[in-house]
Amino acid sequence: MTTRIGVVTFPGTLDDSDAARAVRLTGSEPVALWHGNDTLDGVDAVILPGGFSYGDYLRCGAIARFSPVMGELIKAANDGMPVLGICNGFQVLAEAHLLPGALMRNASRTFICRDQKLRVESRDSVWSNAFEVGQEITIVLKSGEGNYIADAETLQRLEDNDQVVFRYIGNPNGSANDIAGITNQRGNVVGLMPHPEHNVDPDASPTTDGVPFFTSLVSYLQQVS
Ligand SMILES: NC(=O)CC[C@H](N)C(=O)O
Repeated sequence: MTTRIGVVTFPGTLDDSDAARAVRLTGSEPVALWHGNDTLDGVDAVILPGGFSYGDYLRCGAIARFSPVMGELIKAANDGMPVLGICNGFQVLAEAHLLPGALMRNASRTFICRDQKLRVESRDSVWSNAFEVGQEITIVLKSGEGNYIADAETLQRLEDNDQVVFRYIGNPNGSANDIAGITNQRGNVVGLMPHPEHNVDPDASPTTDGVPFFTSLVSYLQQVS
């Protein structure tokens, strides 16, 4: 059966259509989820896409985190549903405490938009099992608040538990330990600042290094079904 992946739209979300397109191009079915609805429509997994939810007021993701859809999403994620937060989606997951730490203004205080090299650090998550550890990939980074921070104890726990999934090669924004993406302890919730959904189509992007994110999910769901 085709994997159904929900893509949430908040007011100010920008990358929901690219996320839905990436889901379709990689063989799954995208399901549009509206932030104001308190249902996940029976989907197998959810993507929180990038953008500027609620105009980035207060802090990026701080208002979106209280949207009705988030109540259901938090419950489902705690029950093991796969969730991928991309950029603003990562910020929402951090604000919702589904992932530890926070995203601050880039050290340069400027918005960064570029192709970014990353190293895959862990295959031990629902969204990264199709990569090899140590593999170098290039996907788009475009954010003003991508500077990952956590207290020393949390950083140590992330390192000890293999929860750092992607690290920047050439730290662009001041992130602690060069962290670009992390997972929760169970491995079902992943957040990262760069954008895999923009790197799936060889006609539209210089790499297709975003594809394994989506195929990782499909093979995980096949294994557990
Ligand atoms: N591309 C995005 O999702 C941007 C996220 C957020 N608005 C920031 O600038 O950091």
